Amino acid sequence: MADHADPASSAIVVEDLHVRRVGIPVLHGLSLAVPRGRIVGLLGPSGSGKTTLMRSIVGVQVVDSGSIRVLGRPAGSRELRRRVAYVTQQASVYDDLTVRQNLAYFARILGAAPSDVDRAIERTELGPHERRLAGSLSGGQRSRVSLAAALLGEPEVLVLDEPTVGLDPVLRVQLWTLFHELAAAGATLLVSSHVMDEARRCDRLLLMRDGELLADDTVEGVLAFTGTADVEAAFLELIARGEPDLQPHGRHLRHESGTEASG
Ligand SMILES: Nc1ncnc2c1ncn2[C@@H]1O[C@H](COP(=O)(O)OP(=O)(O)OP(=O)(O)O)[C@@H](O)[C@H]1O
Repeated sequence: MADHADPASSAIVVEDLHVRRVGIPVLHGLSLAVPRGRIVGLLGPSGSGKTTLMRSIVGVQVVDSGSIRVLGRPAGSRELRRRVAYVTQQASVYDDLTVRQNLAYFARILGAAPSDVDRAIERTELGPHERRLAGSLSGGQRSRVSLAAALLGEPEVLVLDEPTVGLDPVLRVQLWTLFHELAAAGATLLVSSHVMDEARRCDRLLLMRDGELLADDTVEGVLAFTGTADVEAAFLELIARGEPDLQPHGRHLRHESGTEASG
């Protein structure tokens, strides 16, 4: 196993994960590691299994077999509840409460300091909207409220499912800046996207297709391995090479190089 799969340096370690949904295999023996204090992009087309993997990591998905450890504990463990935050694609907010009331409510449940609410509003640029009912917000604004709620209590691991969908380019850049600030402060972020050009903003990439990993590497490593200039081309090249689909009965071929993200 690669060095970065060492639990001491990895926030998330997944080994040979198999998951079925309504009886149909969705994840086929995934193994990967997410280094601590880094931003790892989980990229792949719609239906490739990104959400299923994230659900497994936060412990809300029934899995068939395999092991998932988060911060050294089995995924879904009680003691991880406050240390791991998950933001789903559907914003989880109360429409009949204002932005601030939503956050104050979640802060109380979490036992987070009231000052966390102010900081979360500031970090997600929700100040101008804090007195509006969540039900009156746009989709992008609502998902930022969900993200703000996830920041309460300063979780060590953030699992974010397509957090930039529906955001204008300015807000998108601001969010990525925030993600980098969080990582610089020691948080680990697993961020899914089906927009390949967001890959450049990540420290490492997990490229997924049809429930398999095509690559687990740095952006530079993926481009060097495939001899391509951008991640979309790299993705197509990996598919054209037939990895990992041409490995009969074997585990997937993960391409790994570069150790700078080993933590
Ligand atoms: N609630 C569900 N019940 C049954 N099958 C599901 C369910 N949710 C997802 N699936 C199936 O599991 C597979 C993986 O879906 P998943 O949502 O994990 O992919 P994804 O990469 O996150 O896609 P997207 O980018 O569209 O969110 C798909 O074939 C999908 O049809």
